Amino acid sequence: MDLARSLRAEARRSNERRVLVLAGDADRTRDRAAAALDAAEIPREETTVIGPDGFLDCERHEQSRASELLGRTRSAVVLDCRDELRPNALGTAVGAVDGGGLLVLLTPLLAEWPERCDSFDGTIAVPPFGVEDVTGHFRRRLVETLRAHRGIAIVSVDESGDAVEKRGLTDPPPRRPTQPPAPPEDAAFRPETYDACLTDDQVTAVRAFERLREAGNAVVVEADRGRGKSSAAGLAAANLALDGRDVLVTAPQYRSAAEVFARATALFETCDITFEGDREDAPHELRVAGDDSGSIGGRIRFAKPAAAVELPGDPDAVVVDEAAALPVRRLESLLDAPAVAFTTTVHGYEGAGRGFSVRFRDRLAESDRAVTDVTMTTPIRYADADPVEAWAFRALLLDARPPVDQLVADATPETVRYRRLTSADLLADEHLLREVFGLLVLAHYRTEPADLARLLDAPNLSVRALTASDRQSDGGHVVAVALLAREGSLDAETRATMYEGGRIRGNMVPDVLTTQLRDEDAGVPVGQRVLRIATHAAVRSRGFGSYLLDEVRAEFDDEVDWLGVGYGATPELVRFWRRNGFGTVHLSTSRNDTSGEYSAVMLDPRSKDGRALAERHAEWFLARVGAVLSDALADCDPDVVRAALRAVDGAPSLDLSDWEWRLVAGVPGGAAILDTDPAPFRALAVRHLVAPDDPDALADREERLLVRKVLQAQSWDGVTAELDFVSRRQCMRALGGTVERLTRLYGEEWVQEELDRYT
Ligand SMILES: CC(=O)SCCNC(=O)CCNC(=O)[C@H](O)C(C)(C)COP(=O)(O)OP(=O)(O)OC[C@H]1O[C@@H](n2cnc3c(N)ncnc32)[C@H](O)[C@@H]1OP(=O)(O)O
Repeated sequence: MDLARSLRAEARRSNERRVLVLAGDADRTRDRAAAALDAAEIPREETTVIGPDGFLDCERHEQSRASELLGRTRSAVVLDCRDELRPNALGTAVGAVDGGGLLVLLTPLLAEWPERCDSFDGTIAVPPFGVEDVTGHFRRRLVETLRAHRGIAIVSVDESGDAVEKRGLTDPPPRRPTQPPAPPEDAAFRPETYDACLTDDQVTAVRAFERLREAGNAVVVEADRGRGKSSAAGLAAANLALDGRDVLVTAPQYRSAAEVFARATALFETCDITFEGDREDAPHELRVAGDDSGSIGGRIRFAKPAAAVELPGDPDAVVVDEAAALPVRRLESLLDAPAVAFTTTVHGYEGAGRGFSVRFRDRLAESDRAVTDVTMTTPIRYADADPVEAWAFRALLLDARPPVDQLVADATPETVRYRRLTSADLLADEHLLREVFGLLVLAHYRTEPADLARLLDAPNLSVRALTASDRQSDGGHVVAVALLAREGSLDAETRATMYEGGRIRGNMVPDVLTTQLRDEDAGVPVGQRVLRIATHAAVRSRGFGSYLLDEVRAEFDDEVDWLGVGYGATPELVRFWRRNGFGTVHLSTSRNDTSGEYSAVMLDPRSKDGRALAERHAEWFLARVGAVLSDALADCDPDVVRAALRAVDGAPSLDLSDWEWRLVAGVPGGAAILDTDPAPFRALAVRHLVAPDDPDALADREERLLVRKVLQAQSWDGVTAELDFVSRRQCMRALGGTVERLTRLYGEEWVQEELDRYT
C-alpha cells in the first residue's frame, strides 16, 4: 500500500485531504483498508469506521448514526458503502476528515455499483412503488465524480490482484508557511483574542462581534462549514464575559455550541483569568470571578432554544450558533435581547440550511437593529485549495445555486418554457441540475445530501420547471421550479396499515387524512403533491409561481384526482395557494419542527373522486375547527387562521337555536356574555371568516379580535395588549361591536329586533 503512504504524505505536505477508493469484495477491501492505514501511519485512535461492523479496532458508527461524528475531526474515516450508501453519511464522513487526513471508501466494483440496489434505495421506494423502481443515478454520478476529480485514488481489488485505476496524487506545491493574521490596532477585545485567530476571516468576524458590547446591534456571520465561526464567537463571548457581561449561547444542540465554550475556556486560560465551569467536560456555564475592586464577573451560559427564547436572567448579549437550523419564530423572539449574534452555515457537508435566508432575513431588515454582516470563506482545518472539498461539494451539490439574477431578470410568463425535467435531462446538463437543486434548496429550511439522491432516483418524484433562454442555443435558466410527489392509489392492505397507525413511506396527504382524520379511503384517489415550489428571488410576484402551477394542473388534469400541498403556513403562502385554487382541509395541531409554523394541508380536486375527497374533508375541517382553535391551535397566528379559513371551499351552516341567537344578540349589553356559552359565537365567527356575505364588513383588526377572543379563547388582557387596545374595556366594546355587526349580517329579522332593544 505504497499508494496510501504517498497519498498521506501529500495530504500532510499540503494540509489537504485525499480520498482512497477501494472497490471490490468485502474481505479484500477491508484487508486493503487496514493495510493502507498502517502504511499511511494513521493510528487506530485517530480513525473512525462508518459501516455495519467493526473490522478495525477503532471507533465505529452505523451509517444511520454517522451524525455522531459531526463537529469532530479524525485523521482517517473509513466509510464502508458495500451494503448501503447513505448520502448523508458520506457528507458527514468527508466533513470529519482533518487536513492531512484520508477518507477511505469501501465500495463494490465501480462498474457494478450504480446498478446494485442497496438498503438506502429501500428507504426511497415509496408505495405503491417498490425498490426495483429506484434508479441508480446518484451512485452513477458519484462514480463519475470520483473518476473525474483530483486527489482521489481508485484501486480495484479482486482475485486477480489489485489494479490501480487512478493514483489521485496531485503533486501540490509544499504549503507556504502561513502568516498568522496581524492583530488589529484599535481592537476593543484583548490582544490575545486576535493572536488566537487562525485566519484573517476570523479576525474580521471577531471584530464584528465587538459590536455586541452595545445594545441595538445584530451581527450575522455566514460561512461554509469549517471556517471557524463558532471559535470566533467563543473568543468574543469570553471578552464580553471579561467585561462583566452575561452572554447566553444557544444552538439546536449543545454539540454545535461546544466549540464556543472550548475557545472561551482556552482564552481565559491564556489570559490567566480565574473562572469556574459548571463541569469539567462540556461546560454549559463559565463564570468569571469578579475582582477585588468589587466589579461583577460576567458569564457565558448555554440554553436550548426553547428555553433561550424566554431570555432567562436578562442576558446582555445572545449568541445563536447554527441559526439556520432554528425556526424563524424562535429567531424572532431572540431579537428582544439587547445585542444578538447569529452564525449560520451556508454550505455544510450535511447539506444547506436556508430558513435563515428564506424568511428571517426580511424580519431582521425590518427590525430596528444595526446589522453587521460578515462572510467567512477560508477553511481553518485544511488548505483553501483542498481538492476533496471541491469533489464533495460537486458530488453532493452542496454549493448549488440558482442562476445569477441577470440571467433571469428579463423573464416574463410569456417568454418562459414549461419543462418536464427527467433525471436523464438533469444529468445531461450539470448547469441545469445545479440551478434546479440550488433553487429548491433556497425554498426550504434544510436540504441534505439524501435529498439529491431522492431527486435523482426516487420513483415517486418528478421535477417541473420554467426556464428562460438568454440565447437561442442555450438550454435555459431556471426561473421557477416545482418538485412533485405522486401519492395515493394505495391498495387496501396498505391503506389498512396506514389506518391502523403503521408507517407507510411518503404519501403525506393520504397519511394525514387516513391516520389523523380517520378516513380509510383517503389513499384510494391518486394525486400529485407539490413537495416544494420556488421562484427565483429576482422575479418573484410576477406570476411565475402561479403559471407553473397552471401548467402542472394542465399536464396532470387527466391523470390525477387531486393536486395537493402541505407546508408551514404563513398568511402570504396560504393566500398564494388559495389564489391558485387550493382549498384548506387541515391545519396540523402541532408546530412543524423545522419551520416552527403550523402546517396547512390543501387540495385542488381534479376529478369526481378528488372532489368527493376534498368536499368531505373541507366539511369535517369546518365541523372541528372551532373546537381545535380554542385548544391545540390556540397560539396559531391569527392571520394564518384568517387566511386558512378564507381558503376553505364551502360555506359552514349557521344553524343556531333561538336561544343561541338571543345570546348572541345580547352582546351590546356586555361582551362578557360570550363566556356564558362560546359555541354560537364561534359558529358565527367561522361562518363569517370562511364565507362572508360581505367581505368588507369587518376591518383586519376586528377579524383578528374575533380569532383571538372568540375562536382561540385568549384572555381579555392578552388580546387587549396584542391588538393595541388602550384598555380592556375598549377591547370588550370592540368585540361587542364586531359581534353586533355580524349578527345584523346573518340574523333573521326577529334577531335584529332583539339587538334593537339595546339601542
Ligand atoms: C410546498 C411549498 O414549497 S410551500 C413553500 C413555498 N416556497 C417558498 O416559500 C420559497 C420562497 N418563495 C417563493 O419562491 C415564491 O414566493 C412562491 C413560490 C411562494 C410564489 O412564487 P411567485 O412566482 O412569486 O408567485 P406569483 O407571482 O404567482 O404569486 C405571488 C403571490 O404569492 C404570495 N406570496 C407567497 N409567498 C410570499 C412571500 N414570502 N412574500 C410575499 N408574497 C408571497 C403573494 O400573495 C404574492 O402576491 P403579490 O404578487 O400580489 O404580492
